[in-house]
Amino acid sequence: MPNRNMMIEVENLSHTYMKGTPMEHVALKGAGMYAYEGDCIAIIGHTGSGKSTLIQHFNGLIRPETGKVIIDGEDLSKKKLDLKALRRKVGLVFQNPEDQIFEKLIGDDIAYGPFKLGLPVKEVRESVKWAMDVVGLDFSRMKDRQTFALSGGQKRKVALAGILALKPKILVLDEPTAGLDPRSRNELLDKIKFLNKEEKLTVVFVSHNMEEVAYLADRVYVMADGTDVLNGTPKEIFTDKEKLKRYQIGTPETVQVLYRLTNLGFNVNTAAFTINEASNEIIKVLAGKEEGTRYV
Ligand SMILES: Nc1ncnc2c1ncn2[C@@H]1O[C@H](COP(=O)(O)OP(=O)(O)OP(=O)(O)O)[C@@H](O)[C@H]1O
Repeated sequence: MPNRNMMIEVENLSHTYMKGTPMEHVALKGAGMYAYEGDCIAIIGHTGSGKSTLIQHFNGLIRPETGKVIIDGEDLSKKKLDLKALRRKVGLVFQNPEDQIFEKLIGDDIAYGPFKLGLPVKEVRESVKWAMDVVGLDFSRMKDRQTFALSGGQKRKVALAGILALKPKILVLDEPTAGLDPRSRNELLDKIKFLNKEEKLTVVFVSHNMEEVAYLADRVYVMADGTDVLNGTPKEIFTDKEKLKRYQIGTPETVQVLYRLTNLGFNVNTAAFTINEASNEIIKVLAGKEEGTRYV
């Protein structure tokens, strides 16, 4: 167990939407997960498996029905929960940035959260500047631009900056790169990595993209039918052939290439799933240096 604070602790969590109506739907059934300070956790799983429902508990958007959610030592089941303080600590970035942008101008939109907290104007301005800088939006050039005229990728940056301006300790992202072009996607992944590794934010993100899971995550939770069915490092998850099949988990393309090479009789290490490690394995094959495939 790491010698760091436990930031997120979920135990046996269940949630039913529209309980007691004909539309009743059980979205979570005894789910669990944990994250230590500074962790970067990916949550993966098929559509409808309960990922978004789970993460919406972390900032109190959904309150625990049964089971436990403890954030930085605070039990979210307690009656007198300070939601304002919780939402300052846990920044949740929605899948759709449109759900998060309300103001006419970019700068005002990003300033909204810190302003509502009653921070002095100078501090608000500094937070907005810092947040815009982190996401790669030039403060003086962009702060007075209209939010409605932004591209999808820019809107995503503004939504993320609005959350970052509150200086959260925990950053929760629901499919952060969905719909982005490859360049914007890579830029955003690097920002998330920076926030996690340099700014020491605890990060939890939901993703369907196994490349970004392999690139960012220290640990992965696999959800199915409203519960966590598997967790481990990306290496443990992406190299367990039997479990990949059982839970129909996708793999990064690097892993698929390495498995194909193994099937063709090449002695490559299928656990080498990052781009750099996988490239080295392929280079080894091309150079004819791999062992165990010399037939003559
Ligand atoms: N507000 C709601 N009212 C009723 N049912 C809902 C609501 N939100 C989600 N659900 C249902 O709960 C289940 C879990 O939804 P959730 O959004 O948590 O899944 P998910 O794993 O995040 O899916 P995706 O990968 O498609 O985003 C789904 O069957 C969904 O239809």
